[in-house]
Order: sequence, then structure tokens, then C-alpha cells
Amino acid sequence: MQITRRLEFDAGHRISAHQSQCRHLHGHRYVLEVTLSGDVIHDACSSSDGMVMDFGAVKEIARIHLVDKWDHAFLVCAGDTPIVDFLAALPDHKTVILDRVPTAENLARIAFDILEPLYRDVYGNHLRLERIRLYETPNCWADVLREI
Ligand SMILES: Nc1nc2c(c(=O)[nH]1)N=C([C@H](O)[C@H](O)COP(=O)(O)OP(=O)(O)OP(=O)(O)O)CN2
Ligand SMILES: [Zn+2]
Repeated sequence: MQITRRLEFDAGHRISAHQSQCRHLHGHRYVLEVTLSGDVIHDACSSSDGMVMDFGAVKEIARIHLVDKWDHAFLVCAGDTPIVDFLAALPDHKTVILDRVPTAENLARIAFDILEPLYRDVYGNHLRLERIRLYETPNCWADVLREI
């Protein structure tokens, strides 16, 4: 069985080498979809009876380990030095420095790699992170799928 939990957050970014608009500083309301697979729990004594994982618990893991860190942050590549230096000069600015360009593809990959071990076997019901889908806009998204 598969379940999906959707979370949303706001963040700024730019793609400095982009030929068009995206080289400018701008932001998105990102949508993160976390898709898990696992066996449905059959335990009348458990609050998760009938579930793969409680949607609230799915959200808490993604919120604590990813969304709270990226929400209202500026996501910047370490190599984008003018912006890294500018943001460092702003007192207490929420900046997330990444080792790669903050495209939807790269952000989805980073999200998958952070979250995958955190969902693995949480309930002993073969729970796995199957897919991270990250919407950069309502029309543009990237998927990272579990490979093994
Ligand atoms: N493969 C990718 N292409 C682009 C990315 C990306 O992350 N991966 N990012 C951008 C820009 O950052 C921007 O977020 C996308 O803007 P745009 O193409 O304008 O998307 P919209 O949904 O706003 O487009 P509409 O034409 O208004 O629907 C660019 N490319
Ligand atoms: Zn963008």
C-alpha cells in the first residue's frame, strides 16, 4: 500500500547560470509530497491500526528534518559567492547553503536523501520512502524514486 503526505513551504532561490528569468533572486511556494509504502498495520491496540503510517507522523518527520529548515529560507549554492556573501552580511538571515544549484531536481534529491533513512522501518511494517515529488510551481515538479 502507498500513502502520500503533502507539505508546503516558502523559500527563495536563484539559478545563477540560467539564461532567462530564473537567474534573478525570486521565491516559490514549494510543495513537497512524501510517498511511503508499507504494510497496513493490523493491531486493534495501536492508534495506527488500519494505517501504513499516521499522516500526522509522516508530516512531523518531514517538518522537523526538512521543511522547518527550508521554510522562509534562501536556498543558495555554495558556489554562488555574490549571494552567499550578501546573505552572510544580513544579521540572522535564514540561509541554507547547498552543495549544488537549487533546481527542483537537486532539491528533490536532497530531500529524498535526508528523509529516506528517517522513514525506514519506523513501525516494523516494511515502511519505505518510495518517492519525493517537489513542486517548484504548480506546473513544474521533480520526482525522485526509490531505486532498490
Ligand atoms: N528542469 C528545471 N528547469 C527549470 C527550473 C528547475 O528547477 N528545473 N527552474 C526554473 C525557475 O527557477 C522557475 O522556478 C521556473 O519558472 P518557470 O519556467 O517560469 O515556471 P512557471 O510555472 O512559473 O511557468 P509558467 O510559464 O508561468 O507556467 C526554470 N527552469
Ligand atoms: Zn525558481
